[in-house]
Amino acid sequence: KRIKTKVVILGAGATGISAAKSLSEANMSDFIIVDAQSFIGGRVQHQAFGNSQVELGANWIYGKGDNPIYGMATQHGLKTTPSDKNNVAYFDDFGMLEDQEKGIHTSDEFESVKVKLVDYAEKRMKRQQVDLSSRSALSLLGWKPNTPLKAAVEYFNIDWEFSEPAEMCSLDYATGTVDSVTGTYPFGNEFVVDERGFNHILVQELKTFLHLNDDRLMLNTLITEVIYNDQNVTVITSNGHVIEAEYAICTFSLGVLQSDSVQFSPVFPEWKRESLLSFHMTTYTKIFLLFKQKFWGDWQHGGYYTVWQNLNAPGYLFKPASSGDNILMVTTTDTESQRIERMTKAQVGNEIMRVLHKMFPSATIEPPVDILIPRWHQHNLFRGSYSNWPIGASKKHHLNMRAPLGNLWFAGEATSADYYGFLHGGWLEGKSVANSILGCITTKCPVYEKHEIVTGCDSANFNSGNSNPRFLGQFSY
Ligand SMILES: Cc1cc2nc3c(=O)[nH]c(=O)nc-3n(C[C@H](O)[C@H](O)[C@H](O)COP(=O)(O)OP(=O)(O)OC[C@H]3O[C@@H](n4cnc5c(N)ncnc54)[C@H](O)[C@@H]3O)c2cc1C
Repeated sequence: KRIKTKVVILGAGATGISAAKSLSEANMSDFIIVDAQSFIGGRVQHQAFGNSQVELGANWIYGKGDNPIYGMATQHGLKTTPSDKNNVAYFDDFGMLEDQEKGIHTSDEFESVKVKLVDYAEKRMKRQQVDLSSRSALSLLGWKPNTPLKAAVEYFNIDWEFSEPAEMCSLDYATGTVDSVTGTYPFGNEFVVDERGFNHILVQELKTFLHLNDDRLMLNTLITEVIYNDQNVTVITSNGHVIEAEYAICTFSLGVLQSDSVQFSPVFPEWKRESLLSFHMTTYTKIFLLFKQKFWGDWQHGGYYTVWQNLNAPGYLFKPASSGDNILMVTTTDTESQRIERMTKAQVGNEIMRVLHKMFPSATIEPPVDILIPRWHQHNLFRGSYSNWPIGASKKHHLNMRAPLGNLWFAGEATSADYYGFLHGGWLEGKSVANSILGCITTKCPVYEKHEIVTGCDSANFNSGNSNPRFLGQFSY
């Protein structure tokens, strides 16, 4: 079927819904949203597990105040529970640490190093020094993860957030920006525990301008090819549709754009490919384990199955008393996640049982009755969980990733310099790109900065403020 429209939105995740909402608000209703999944939300998705629902992707709302996701959650009555990152129990190879104060002390030590990282990054940028890996910076500041406890605390603060180890993360654009003191959004993280799923808020937003059965929402539609030029964009789908649009907004994940899942014609120019390949699509895996018996205590959170969360902690499961579900969630990241994605559930279960026996040496632990392992890295619609800013990628690379190619525009969590990796980053980028296209339609297209050849170091642009976009825009953890 041949379909004509003004704007085609590729993807019905947070970015796509936000873009469509902004177009609608400007009375531009000539658009189509296309997604291969059968539901909207993209990486915001949930699944039944035991008698509960668990979030496979995004789960936390980071920061309150003007954070648009927090606003929508409040407006649509999303059920959340405050997430207290300080409520941690520390374990070593022999079970729970007898001296929990030792864990707290090490954690405090790392908190003060984090504050120093921010100062250090700022000073270095002012002096026009090159970016460093976070590992080099941490070592220069005197932090060495030379005990299992220190390694675990570092994992909790770096890998668990950025989904990559300190060796990979940029100082200037990743860890050096995580300022625990200031931030645009007031402090406070909420963990979503709504039976309708986190994507309920996106569905509700969509419903404000589109019926779920409207022809302009094409779900279950896999895009195989995108042909673009300076006048229009043609989108070809696997079920035989040809969508002809004046403009397209591509919201595919960075992982999808780095892979060959979708054919773009013409092939992206070298400066675009260099930018897309400079950033990292990481993998953050939440493994859910359902047990007949609860053998662990009342702790809330716990380089091998390092961070554990007790979903039976007060407020976490939707109906814990009646459901009888005993659920633990353990997170793995990066290469460990990729290794796990290559294993069977039974193999992962065996490894996890060995770790749990060490954590709870005196408990009788029956193997879990069910295990749920989302495989984000292998998933052809995502190819990972979210993006990270690695050492070696510059701000000019980031501008290039965001820049349009003819009438093909790009938006997503990865194109947000302020909030890459986060749901609100995608939401804000969707709005921003829709406004740019509205400019093209009504008056004049805004010009996006791009660099055909990326040279030098970003710090050379450091003027009175700082050139790090995340310094000023960072929310608090
Ligand atoms: C495990 C995990 C944990 C996370 N935790 C958090 C968190 O706690 N808090 C937070 O703020 N963020 C978190 N995130 C990140 C957050 O989920 C993303 O930043 C956000 O959902 C990205 O939205 P998006 O619209 O940019 O991309 P997506 O949600 O990926 O949307 C793109 C859409 O394009 C579609 N698509 C791709 N290829 C094709 C194709 N060929 N044809 C048709 N459709 C296609 C996909 O189906 C998808 O729906 C997490 C992500 C993951 C995976």
